Amino acid sequence: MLATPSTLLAHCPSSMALLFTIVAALAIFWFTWTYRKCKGKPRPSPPGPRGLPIVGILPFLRPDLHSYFADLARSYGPVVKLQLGSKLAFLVTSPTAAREVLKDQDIVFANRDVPTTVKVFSGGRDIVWNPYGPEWRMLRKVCVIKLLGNATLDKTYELRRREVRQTPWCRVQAGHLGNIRAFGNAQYFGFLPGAGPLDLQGVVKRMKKPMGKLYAIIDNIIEERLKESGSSSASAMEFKDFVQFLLQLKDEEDCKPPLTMNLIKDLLLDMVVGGSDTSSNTIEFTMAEIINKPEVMIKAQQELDEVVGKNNLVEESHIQKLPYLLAIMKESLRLHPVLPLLVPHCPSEPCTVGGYHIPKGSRVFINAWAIHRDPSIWENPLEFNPSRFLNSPWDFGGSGFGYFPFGSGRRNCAGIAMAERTVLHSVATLLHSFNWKVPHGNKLDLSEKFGIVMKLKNPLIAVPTPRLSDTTLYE
Ligand code: HEM
Repeated sequence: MLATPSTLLAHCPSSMALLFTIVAALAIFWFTWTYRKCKGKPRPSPPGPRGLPIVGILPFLRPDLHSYFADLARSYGPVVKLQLGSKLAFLVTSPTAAREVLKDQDIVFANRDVPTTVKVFSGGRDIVWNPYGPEWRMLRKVCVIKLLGNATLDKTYELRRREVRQTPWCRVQAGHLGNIRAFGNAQYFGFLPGAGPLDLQGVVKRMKKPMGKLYAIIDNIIEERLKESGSSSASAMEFKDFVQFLLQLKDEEDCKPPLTMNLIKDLLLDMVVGGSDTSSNTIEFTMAEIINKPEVMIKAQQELDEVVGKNNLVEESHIQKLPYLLAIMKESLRLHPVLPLLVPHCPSEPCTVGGYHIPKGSRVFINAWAIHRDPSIWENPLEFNPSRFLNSPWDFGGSGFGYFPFGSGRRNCAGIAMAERTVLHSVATLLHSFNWKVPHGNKLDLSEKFGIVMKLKNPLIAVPTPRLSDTTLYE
């Protein structure tokens, strides 16, 4: 009988051990070799448009940056490299690549590339621009849990209620802030090597006056609140507003690192800048889309009449019972996410997205606007159809990466709860109290104007007609 290898091995344990040792050694060698080969091999750079020397693609940027970036993604793919003067930037335009940035490598990308204007005015230590670390964590906790948590929002309801009742027309808060919008202007010259501090576009110069005014308002309110607290103990004081709340928190809590007066001012500025145009522009887009689709207005008003009644005014407590209205807000933010490219993220170390190399310190734009209009995710993506959000899994948490108007991950919007209350309560009040239409001879224009906060290109002009039976409610 011929001896086969198996019979040989079965009768010779030392040969079997030898064979196993050789196989194991070969396997370890193979794994180490392929691992080193992969690790050592530099990842390629993403494709992207060729620019000119020194300026890169700066001369070719269009004012509608979000749709220009969407066009680039259609030509080059979901991860695109852009040379913006001396700055290297990357566009991310697919749910998979967005997930890699905002979830899989959340901590690496939880940093910001601070623009010159911000460095000049606030030093970049506010919550929006603070680098990921203990100070940002402390501010985020104060902001999300204490300042904008449901308990504080309930206490400040009367302030919001007063504002909503006094403003039964569109463009609710826009305009009050004047030139603050210059913050959102692209500082193209700032991208040229060494040109940042020179302010060649005069943005810093134009911003000086309105920013000075805003800081003066904040200083005055703080001074007022401090005087009031001098007359009574902090904890015994009646709850007034965010300012008083922060001052109390500063005295009472043992925050680490400490919540200084300068950080309080920066936080208050964030609430004004981050919370006003975003919400008011969303209200304006929503009303424009509703007025453009009378069947949506009728359906929303039927829901409001059932829940609120026609002899009553809308309260914030009603909004949990208005699923169609919530679907309207979601659909409005799908088509018009007011921060279409989020706030750019910045990796703190070299990393890989979509198989491409992304260097440390680059600026990463995530095009939520383009993803929200992707026909492979959304049926008839350009149609305003709130019903698509009824009984759907998409929410404002952004975990699906096909829909994330408030961003996603640890650097997502800190004011979602407040935005939801403000936008829904305002839109509900406008729709419940009035019928709306565009003035005779006018055409509704839904075009967008890009800015860090996107807005309607032409302000919405609409005529309200009272619809409640009890006329005393309008007094
Ligand atoms: C409809 C209204 C709003 C929208 C669509 C919106 C959207 C966003 C988005 C997209 C981001 C950036 C997320 C990222 O970079 O990944 C953001 C950040 C932020 N938002 Fe909002 N926002 C709104 C209202 C508000 C309000 C009312 C407040 C506060 C009162 C607020 C405070 C902030 C802050 C502090 C950040 C920076 C968070 C951080 O970097 O840790 N936002 N928001």
